[in-house]
Amino acid sequence: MTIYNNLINGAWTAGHATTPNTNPSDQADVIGEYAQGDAADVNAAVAAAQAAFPAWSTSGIQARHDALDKIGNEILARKDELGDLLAREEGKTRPEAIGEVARAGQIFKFFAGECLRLAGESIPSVRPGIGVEITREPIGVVGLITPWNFPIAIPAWKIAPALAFGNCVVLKPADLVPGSAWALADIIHRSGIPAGVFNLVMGRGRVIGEALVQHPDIAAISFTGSVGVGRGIAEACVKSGKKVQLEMGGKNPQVVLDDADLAQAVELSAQSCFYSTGQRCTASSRLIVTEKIYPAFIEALQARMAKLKVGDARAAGTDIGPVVSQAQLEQDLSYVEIAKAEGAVLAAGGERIGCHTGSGKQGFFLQPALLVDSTPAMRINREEVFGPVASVIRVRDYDEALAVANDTPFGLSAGIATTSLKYATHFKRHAQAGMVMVNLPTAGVDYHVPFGGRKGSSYGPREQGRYAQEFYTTVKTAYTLA
Ligand SMILES: NC(=O)c1ccc[n+]([C@@H]2O[C@H](COP(=O)([O-])OP(=O)(O)OC[C@H]3O[C@@H](n4cnc5c(N)ncnc54)[C@H](O)[C@@H]3O)[C@@H](O)[C@H]2O)c1
Ligand SMILES: O=S(=O)(O)c1ccc(CO)cc1
Repeated sequence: MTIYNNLINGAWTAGHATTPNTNPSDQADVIGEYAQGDAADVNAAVAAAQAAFPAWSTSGIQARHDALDKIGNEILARKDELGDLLAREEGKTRPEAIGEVARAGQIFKFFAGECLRLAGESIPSVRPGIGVEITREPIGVVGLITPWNFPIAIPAWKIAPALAFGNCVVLKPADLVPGSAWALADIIHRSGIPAGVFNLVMGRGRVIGEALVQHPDIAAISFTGSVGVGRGIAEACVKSGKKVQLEMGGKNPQVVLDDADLAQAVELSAQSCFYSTGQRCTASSRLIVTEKIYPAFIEALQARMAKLKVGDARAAGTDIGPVVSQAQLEQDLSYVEIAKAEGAVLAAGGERIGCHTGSGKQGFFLQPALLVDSTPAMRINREEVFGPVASVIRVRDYDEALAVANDTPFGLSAGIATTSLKYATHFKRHAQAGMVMVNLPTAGVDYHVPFGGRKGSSYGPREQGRYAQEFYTTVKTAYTLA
């Protein structure tokens, strides 16, 4: 079995132990053994990054552009192979996984361009004879902590802006899916960037993540993951004066109005609730449907769900791959039971199914679940499940739909299906979410525009697009006597 080590100061370095990376479509399939680091590895990685920072932060923008562009090109050239690895370790279908890898490549190429576009301002002083310049500088060594559901895109969209703007990086990927992050680290390592500028330390969140968050030489933490872990990280960062950025959970509403195009509303709901096995922070999990279209919508959605093919993530024709792990499968199943106990009615799916794979071992397959006649106060409508489980709430009209959509502690993404310009325009302005979709699934975002939410979903500056510079740079104001 191949052992994949950590990357510290430009050298592949063994951890104190290794963990098998297994395939959720087939638990007998072990992809490799991945290093488990410890606090000493974090210390070594941060020291290497700290030592590399003076040269990297003042290196020419052409050199940084060329390195990021080269990384992007290799990712894109290898998207099929890397997509297959991603589907194998995380369980997205192969086309979805290839799409995610392509996104990662495009992100590196976008931020290669951003190296050249970072600009300052020159402003006259209120005092005659003095010039004022406002520039952006790198912040130092950044710790990046990423979740399992986008094993290459989320690392990419934190690493690329961090490096573009002259910072050094220690990446801690999710314990469940180290393979794609390791492959990305290998590409970055071979791109020619100096030793120590980028470091990878794999291992447990409570060990590696906490050591990064507590480290005095880390200037900033960018985290994507669960609300519970994110809040703890924010508290620790505020205490120690670190800059912090959090992207966390969602309970994204999809409103369907009486005047919606029924076929379009059904398709976008099926896509955003169930594709990628519902394991997207932008997935919709609450379908809020006005009363006249409700019966036809439920019937058509059940018919659409009956056509979804659940199976091995890498098999041709699979629409919905496995749930990522046994623990996540248990969580999904338990929420179906909680919803039923609170009075919702299971109208489709919701049971574990056996899709035998090559070895005869079972993966973690769940038939996508639809719960109807649910109410806003039920736990299924308030807590993030993070699986292919959607609940439907019947409402009278647009006003009630908007109120229910906003009645959540989260605010990442919100969608509306309507043919009314009036309601679409009102929803765009009044939905309490960072991202709003009109006649589109709540999931499915571009890589060159800001990404993030409100309320309990996000904290700190936006990720992505040119807005990423807000987090990865610090502003300097310089006064010069002419
Ligand atoms: N808003 C977004 O952009 C977005 C995107 C993807 C996923 N998510 C969220 O991520 C969650 C699923 O991902 P997950 O299960 O990997 O989340 P998680 O919070 O369990 O883990 C995220 C990362 O934090 C690390 N970690 C765990 N405990 C830690 C600690 N005490 N200190 C520091 N780091 C620690 C983990 O090892 C992992 O690398 C869902 O809630 C989902 O909504 C949000
Ligand atoms: O909404 S999606 O386009 O599926 C999407 C892609 C990547 C990420 C990374 O956080 C989130 C959502």
